[in-house]
Parts: sequence; structure tokens; C-alpha cells
Amino acid sequence: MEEPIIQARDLGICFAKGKQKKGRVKDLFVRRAANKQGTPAQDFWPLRHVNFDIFPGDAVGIIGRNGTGKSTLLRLITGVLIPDEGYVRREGRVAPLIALSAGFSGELTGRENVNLVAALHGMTTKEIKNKFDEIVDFSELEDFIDTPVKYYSSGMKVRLGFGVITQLPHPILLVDEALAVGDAAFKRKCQQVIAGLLKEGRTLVFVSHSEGDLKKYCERGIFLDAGTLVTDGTVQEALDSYKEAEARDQKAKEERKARAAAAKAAEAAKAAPAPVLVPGAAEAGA
Ligand SMILES: Nc1ncnc2c1ncn2[C@@H]1O[C@H](COP(=O)(O)OP(=O)(O)OP(=O)(O)O)[C@@H](O)[C@H]1O
Repeated sequence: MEEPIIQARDLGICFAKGKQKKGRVKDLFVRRAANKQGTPAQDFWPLRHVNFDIFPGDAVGIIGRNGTGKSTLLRLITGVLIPDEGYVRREGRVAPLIALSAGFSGELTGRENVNLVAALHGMTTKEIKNKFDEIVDFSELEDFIDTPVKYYSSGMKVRLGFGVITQLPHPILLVDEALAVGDAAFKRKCQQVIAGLLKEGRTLVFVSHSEGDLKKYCERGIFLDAGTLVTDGTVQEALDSYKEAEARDQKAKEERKARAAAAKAAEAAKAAPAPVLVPGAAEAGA
């Protein structure tokens, strides 16, 4: 049987509300110390008890509402974050279009950043030299390649990041909403590149809120809600599950609102002064 290229077992991570957790070694020790004294009340689990297998060549869309742990899952897959429970195992290197553009150094030029980031992702000097023109060509940043990246727009940074990513030979490609930044022409180009990489047998894990993009790139979908994996099936099944959860929540919200309004009306009726009955008034009015 084929071995999974990404495997998650009982995967969970705990964050402290209002505090940014970084994937530092020091945090491991801090976390252990905190756990000995019991979990502090403000801790929460954006992901817990998550299990899945992703196989080589799969294209998987990660679906969920805001703040339900999608980006956290990608960070766990890349190894930027360390799980507090369970594990995620990768067979092969990851090309992440999540941290890449964010990882650019603002003071360095586009050219310097390409050299640095590509090297950090394992490309040799010769490979970078050979691929450099293709990267710049893809990102359409010829005129700005010697400009410090701090002057780039977010779309320009993503284009340069995507240019580097597409040249990495890594078997796993992670994309987090990055395509939402690009214009229509760039999106079309990305679509072609992703389709090409999938054809080569690469594996894609794709986070998006766009139903169209999810359907375009992925045949499989994972729906995360309230920190748990709710559905793992076809992309359509995951999208249906997502819509059902939204409809359920909307209905519950409306019911809560109606109950609150009814309670307020009852309170107001109770507080209203009782009508004063004047003896003989009824007869006088008749
Ligand atoms: N490094 C961190 N330290 C502490 N809390 C974090 C950290 N990263 C994310 N969170 C919190 O974890 C929860 C899940 O965040 P995450 O970014 O994974 O959600 P998401 O599903 O990707 O959301 P969106 O759709 O809005 O991008 C959120 O409540 C977020 O505030």
C-alpha cells in the first residue's frame, strides 16, 4: 500500500489567548512547565485530535471559517509550529507559499531576497543562477528586482514568493490564500503553474475561502470547525459540510436573538405600571 506523504495523528496545539506563540525551542520547555501546573484558564486549542493521511499527488483543500485553525495546520505541517499533542509527519520537503513572502527581508532587494530564500530552501548557487531569470520573469518584477522589498506591495511580494516556490523541487506545496492577493492575470498564471506541478505528481495542500479556487485545484477537501476535523471527503462534501455548519449557526443565532427579544419584551411588560381602574369609568364611557 502507498505510504502517506503527510500523516497527522491525534494532532493538537494549544495557544494562550492574546499571546503570540512562536515555534521556539524555549516554548517547548515553557509549555511543559505550564502543563505540570495544569492548563491555565486562558489557554485554548485551535486544533485538537486531528487525524488524516495525505498521499503523493493528492490536492487537498482546507476549508473553514475565520480563526478555525487552517493556517495553524499549515504551520504545523511545515514544522514552524510544534504540536502539544500527537504528531504530523512529512516524507519530503515542503515548499510553503505561506511564510515565504512574509520571510522576505524588507531592507534587501528582490534579487537579494530571491538568492537568500531560495538558498534557505535548499537550492544551490548554480540552481539559483540557472532559475533566476525564470523567477523574475514569472513574478513580472524585472523593473523592481533591485528595489528593496519594503517598497513592494503585498501582491508584488506574493508574486516574487510564488516565483521562487515554483522553482523548488520539493514534493509538497502548501498555499495559504496567497492567490487572493494577485490580479486576474496573475491568478491565471498561478493556476497553470499549479496544474503543471500537480501533473508532475506534486502534492498540494491549499487553504482558501474561495469555492471556485478550491474546486479548481482540489479533488479532496478537509473541513475544520471549532478546532476539530469535521469532514474529510471530496471537496464538494467538505464544502457542503461547511455550508451546513454556517446555516446551523445562523439559525441558532437568529433563535438566540428572538429569545432575547422575547425576554426583553416580557421584562418591559412586567415593569410597565399597572392600569389604574377608576370606579364608574367603564359605565361613563358606555
Ligand atoms: N502564533 C499564534 N499564537 C497564538 N495564537 C495564535 C497564533 N496563530 C494563530 N493563533 C490563533 O489561533 C486561532 C486559529 O488561527 P488560524 O490563523 O489558524 O485560523 P484560520 O482558520 O487560518 O483563520 P482565517 O480564515 O481568518 O485565516 C485564532 O484564534 C488565532 O488568533
